Amino acid sequence: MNVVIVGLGEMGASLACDLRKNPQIKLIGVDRDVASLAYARKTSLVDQTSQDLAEVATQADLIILATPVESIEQMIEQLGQLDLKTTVIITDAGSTKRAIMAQAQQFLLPKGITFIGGHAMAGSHLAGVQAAQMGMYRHAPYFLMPADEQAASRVDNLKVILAPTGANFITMSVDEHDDLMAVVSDNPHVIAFALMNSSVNDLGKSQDFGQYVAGGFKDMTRIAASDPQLWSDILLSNQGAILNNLTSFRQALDQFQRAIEDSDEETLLQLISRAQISRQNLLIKRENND
Ligand SMILES: NC(=O)c1ccc[n+]([C@@H]2O[C@H](COP(=O)([O-])OP(=O)(O)OC[C@H]3O[C@@H](n4cnc5c(N)ncnc54)[C@H](O)[C@@H]3O)[C@@H](O)[C@H]2O)c1
Ligand SMILES: O=C(O)C(=O)C[C@]1(C(=O)O)C=C[C@H](O)C=C1
Repeated sequence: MNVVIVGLGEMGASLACDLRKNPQIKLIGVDRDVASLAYARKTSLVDQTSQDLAEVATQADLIILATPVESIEQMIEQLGQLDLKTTVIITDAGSTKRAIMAQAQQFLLPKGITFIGGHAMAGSHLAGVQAAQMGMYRHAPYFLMPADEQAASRVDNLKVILAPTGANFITMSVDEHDDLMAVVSDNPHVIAFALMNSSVNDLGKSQDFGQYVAGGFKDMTRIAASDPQLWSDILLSNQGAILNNLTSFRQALDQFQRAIEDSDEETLLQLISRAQISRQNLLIKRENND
């Protein structure tokens, strides 16, 4: 079986590490970055590399698009114009799904090509092939969103191929997924970026005040070190849901501002207790979640 992974960055290369466990898979890595391809060859992460998706896509049984969201959208259009195997499954790693599924609807479904949107709640603020880790997907919620009935009938085939990841596969509607991501992933990043910027505005360079921070600031801002292009793509592909949740976040922030301004201890205790209990319950529900 020929599996083409486009984007040998943190997510794509980590997937390659796991799929390597299946000797029946020939892994073909595609990336625009020559150094990443050279690294992948040197470490035997993949069997073959190419800078050109069109050159290798026609031999693929499975194509995994693991580049930033906007380039996934562009590649779906490109793939719709190629003479792919009729049995090919195309999936992706994009963090948001509405725009990607719309592209699949427009460019792949009319040609009878199977598209199953994918998104794993794994990864980190790091980027690039050297951030790859075997086992990164283990126990992670991994959303699979078939684009139509035909794709739905092949979700189990995809699960079998992706089984070496040890991920916890879940199906969910695209709208539900993106609305959820706005709250649990996208806005936490927006807030971390904003917190980092406001801290620098107030304190000056982070190189200078970094020596005084401890766990609180580190925990809150780790994800502010994430890749700008990757996150700009994600945020602009989920605008409506992100803006809705930002409004509700601003209201929650205002409650704190008012209680602090008014020296209102009772309200502060209520607000913090509610958050504390919710955070403790979050720990109970998710294994290995710190
Ligand atoms: N990092 C995370 O925590 C995380 C988690 C889940 C999903 N995702 C999603 O997975 C995808 C990949 O993220 P990542 O963290 O692996 O990013 P990354 O920056 O580590 O890797 C992206 C790779 O894609 C390559 N690339 C970019 N544009 C390309 C193009 N047009 N053609 C060919 N190669 C191209 C880059 O050279 C790089 O090697 C994104 O869609 C992201 O939203 C990321
Ligand atoms: O742990 C991190 O650094 C992450 O940002 C991982 C994270 C997230 O939890 O928001 C980032 C993007 C997603 O698509 C999935 C996971």
